[in-house]
Amino acid sequence: MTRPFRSVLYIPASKERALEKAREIAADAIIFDLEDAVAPDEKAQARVTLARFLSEVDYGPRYRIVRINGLDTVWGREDALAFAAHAGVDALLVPKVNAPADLDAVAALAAKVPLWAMMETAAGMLNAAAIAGHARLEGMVMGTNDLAKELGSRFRADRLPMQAGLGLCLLAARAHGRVIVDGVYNAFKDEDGLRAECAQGRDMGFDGKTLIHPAQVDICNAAFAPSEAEVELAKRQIEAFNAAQAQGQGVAVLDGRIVENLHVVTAQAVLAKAQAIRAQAQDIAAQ
Ligand SMILES: CC(C)(COP(=O)(O)OP(=O)(O)OC[C@H]1O[C@@H](n2cnc3c(N)ncnc32)[C@H](O)[C@@H]1OP(=O)(O)O)[C@@H](O)C(=O)NCCC(=O)NCCSC(=O)C[C@H](O)C(=O)O
Ligand SMILES: [Mg+2]
Repeated sequence: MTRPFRSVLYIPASKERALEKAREIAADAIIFDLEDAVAPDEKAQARVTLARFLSEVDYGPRYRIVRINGLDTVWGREDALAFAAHAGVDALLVPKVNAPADLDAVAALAAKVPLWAMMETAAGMLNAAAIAGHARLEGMVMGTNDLAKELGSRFRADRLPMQAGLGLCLLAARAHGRVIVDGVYNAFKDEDGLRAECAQGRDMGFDGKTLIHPAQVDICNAAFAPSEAEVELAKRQIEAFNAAQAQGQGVAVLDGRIVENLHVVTAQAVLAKAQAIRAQAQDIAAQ
């Protein structure tokens, strides 16, 4: 997908003020959460509230994802049926996906809407390639809190215990051309910590990061957008390569480094992402 997924903000479907506020927040996508952010005795009402907001509120260019409860809970089936064909929904997010069969079960209830998978269990990590290859899958979301819980790992600034799972899911998503976004940073008032974790996720290759608070959005958007220097370099690489080709050469040299056609593909992707981000910003400004 060429649309940006730099910032993907969770909003508990039970919080009306947050559902209203989302229209003012420059997140690229929203996960309207019926699962872990909603208390059991609020789940049924949250489903009704969310269906109303998604019918009545224009969330502009923000991609609208509904995280349903698992089909092994008393709420999951009704969640899937309520949002499967809702005009205000772009995708359904399935929690705790262990294997492609978990997506089959939701796909059987929701005929057309694209599916996303929460990658947050040990089994899910080991089956990441098969999950990413599911025909209905569009995107993957790392659930690093649940994953840490399952692994019994400690939270570390360098996320060393997470690296195997993050890497497996990234490989799987890229092998199948899926969107993939990183997990949340829980300390939502710690800007420096968030900046560092965004930089790590960006360096690894994630498209963006999931967030829990509006104050995290700007830092995340900046981290996952190509910088001005990256855009400038991409343009110069394309120019240098085109000039070399015009002279019958397959390789250019720019700033002491080689530029081959594979670098041109990356440079074109950088420019396409920058353009998609500009279009998203214009659409939000025009709202
Ligand atoms: C973390 C929070 C509980 C903090 O809430 P609060 O104390 O109300 O924050 P503020 O007072 O600073 O809020 C300021 C204003 O911003 C609005 N707000 C807050 N959070 C959101 C949000 N997520 N989206 C939209 N708007 C939001 C407040 O309404 C205030 O508005 P105003 O009245 O106009 O000033 C809270 O942020 C929160 O509940 N966050 C979401 C938590 C969540 O969704 N958790 C579940 C997802 S994480 C997860 O499960 C990941 C995965 O599965 C895994 O395993 O890792
Ligand atoms: Mg989770």
